[in-house]
Amino acid sequence: MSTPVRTAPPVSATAADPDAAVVALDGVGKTFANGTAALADVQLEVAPGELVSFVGPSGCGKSTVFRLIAGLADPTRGTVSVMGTSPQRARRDGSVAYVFQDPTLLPWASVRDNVALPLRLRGDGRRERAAAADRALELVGLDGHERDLPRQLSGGMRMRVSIARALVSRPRLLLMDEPFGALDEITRQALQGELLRIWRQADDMTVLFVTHNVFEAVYLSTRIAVMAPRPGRIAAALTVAEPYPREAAFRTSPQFSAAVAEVGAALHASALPAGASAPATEADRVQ
Ligand SMILES: Nc1ncnc2c1ncn2[C@@H]1O[C@H](COP(=O)(O)OP(=O)(O)OP(=O)(O)O)[C@@H](O)[C@H]1O
Repeated sequence: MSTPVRTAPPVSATAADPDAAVVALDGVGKTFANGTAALADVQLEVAPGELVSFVGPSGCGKSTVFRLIAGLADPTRGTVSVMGTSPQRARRDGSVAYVFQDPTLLPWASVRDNVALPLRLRGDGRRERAAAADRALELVGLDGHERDLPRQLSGGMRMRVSIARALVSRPRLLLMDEPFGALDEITRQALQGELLRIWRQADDMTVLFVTHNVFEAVYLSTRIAVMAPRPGRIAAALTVAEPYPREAAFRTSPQFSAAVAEVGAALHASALPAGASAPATEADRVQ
């Protein structure tokens, strides 16, 4: 049986046309004022419609990469472009949306008003906002809860509201920073399935997803960027070849286990000091 994960060429080489990349990082470094080198020489090109996960140990720079792409910080070296323009401009155009681990909902506002907030901030009319919010809520399976307050919802439902709020402006790029990290396993798996359904329905929406969970990365992604620390960099880029739709049965398949093992090995190798070789794998020993 062929392994479902294959090591891709350098991430920068995978997008067919660099000008068409949704996200392009070229030689990006980020050193903070206190001297911490958070990122060094990061190359990344993401094509429209990809779902790319970033995995790596704490402190390897995953959130810093996202902050640069979101235009919330500037690189100290190299260039970051989002849909052919600066991250700040893409953000102002409303082409980029975010979902974080904490849903950060307004506690006094209804579910509908929370979801409609980005449209309100950009000045859309009341009726238009309500209609778009209700469509987004339907997409995440929360129709019927439009008038609820956040405190009346479970953690998983609050996360659905946060996703609906991100989708309401129909972004072309969705940045998700450990969105399901605080949820129980059952809810987490349900939301992973929902995310794939929404992503496949949305026309060419690109998703970048940070997670500590290798199982989650394999289940969701077209590609997985394995990051290494000190300084943060992309140590490996793996393509998950399993076609979509990915049924729940994929999670218990030999292909899934093989993919998880391969990402685990890449994570392990990336944690070794430069020049050191990884210990032999089980597969190496039996050959
Ligand atoms: N504003 C800052 N000033 C100084 N150092 C920072 C700042 N923000 C992040 N860092 C450092 O940069 C490195 C990368 O941090 P970052 O938060 O991007 O890592 P991460 O991979 O997202 O970690 P985690 O998985 O724990 O969220 C870390 O060493 C962190 O301490």
